[in-house]
Amino acid sequence: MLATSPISPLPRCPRPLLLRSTPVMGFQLPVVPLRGFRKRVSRIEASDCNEHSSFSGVNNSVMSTVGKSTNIAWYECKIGKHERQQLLKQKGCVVWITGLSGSGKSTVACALSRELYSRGYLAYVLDGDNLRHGLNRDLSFSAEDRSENIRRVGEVAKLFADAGVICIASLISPYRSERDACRAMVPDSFIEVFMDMPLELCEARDPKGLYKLARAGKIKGFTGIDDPYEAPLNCELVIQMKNGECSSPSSMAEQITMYLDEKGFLKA
Ligand SMILES: Nc1ncnc2c1ncn2[C@@H]1O[C@H](COP(=O)(O)OS(=O)(=O)O)[C@@H](OP(=O)(O)O)[C@H]1O
Ligand SMILES: Nc1ncnc2c1ncn2[C@@H]1O[C@H](COP(=O)(O)OP(=O)(O)O)[C@@H](O)[C@H]1O
Repeated sequence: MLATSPISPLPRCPRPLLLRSTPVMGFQLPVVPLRGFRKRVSRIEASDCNEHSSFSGVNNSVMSTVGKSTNIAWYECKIGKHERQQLLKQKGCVVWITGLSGSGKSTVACALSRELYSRGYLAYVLDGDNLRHGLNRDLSFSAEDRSENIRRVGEVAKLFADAGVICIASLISPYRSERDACRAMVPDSFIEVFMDMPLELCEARDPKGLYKLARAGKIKGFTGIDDPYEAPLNCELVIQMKNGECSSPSSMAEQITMYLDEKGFLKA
C-alpha cells in the first residue's frame, strides 16, 4: 500500500487494537490481554504515526511496469540489509551449488549449513528437490520449466541474502545462462560452487535409482543422460576428486567456509 497514494494522502497508522471477546462455537471466550502489547501499540500511536512513522521508509512514488505488473512502486523500509547484517554479524550472500544428480550437492549443502551453524552463522538451504515439493511443484523437467525453476530459486535466494542470511542453493541448474542470471541478481554476493564429479561416479552412486530408469528409457530428459548439463566456465569454487578419491562432505564444507571467511562474508 502506498504511503503517499492520492486516495489516502496521510501516513497510515496501525489499526487500533480492539480487545473484545469473540464467540467461538457458541461460547463467549474471555480475553486475556497480552502483557506489554497494549503498551507497545500505544507507543506506536503516540509517536510514530504523528511524526510520519519512524518504522516505515521511503516511497519515491515512481510507478513502474515490471513484467505483467503495472503501476507498481518500490517501498523501501528504514531497516535494511545493512542493519540486518549488523544484527547477524555476517553478510547475506548466495552459495549456489550446481552439478549432476548424485554429485553430492544436497550432502555438501547440509554439511555447510551445519558447519556455519556450529560457528554461529545463520544459513538456509534451498534444495531443488525439496522446492519441487512446494514452491516449484508446478514445474516439470522441460527446458522451459527448468529455466523457470532456476529463476524462482534465484529470486528466493536473493531475498534470503537481503535478509542477511547465507543462502545455500543446491540444484542441478544445468544452464549456464540461467545461473549467470541468478548471479546478476546478487552481484558481489554470489558464490558458484561446481560439484565437478564424473558422470560415472554419479551413476554408480544412483541413490534414488533414477539413472537406472533413465538408461532404461523410463525417464526421458534426464540430465547427463539425454539432457544437457553446461559446466561452469568461471565459478568461484570447483569441488573435484583428488587421486580418484572424493573428500568427505565436512572437508568440502570447510573449503567453502574458508572461502566465505576470506571474502569477508563471515563478518558484518
Ligand atoms: N529428468 C530429470 N533430470 C534431472 N533430475 C531429475 C529428473 N527427474 C527427476 N529428477 C530429480 O529432480 C532433482 C533435480 O531437481 P532440480 O530442481 O535441482 O533440477 S533443475 O535444476 O531444474 O534441473 C534431482 O535431484 P538431485 O539428485 O538431488 O539432483 C532428481 O532427483
Ligand atoms: N563427499 C562424499 N563422499 C562420499 N559419498 C558422498 C559424498 N557426497 C555425497 N555422497 C553420496 O552420494 C549420493 C548423492 O549425494 P546427494 O547429496 O544426494 O547428491 P545430489 O544432491 O547432487 O543428487 C548420496 O548417497 C550421498 O551419501
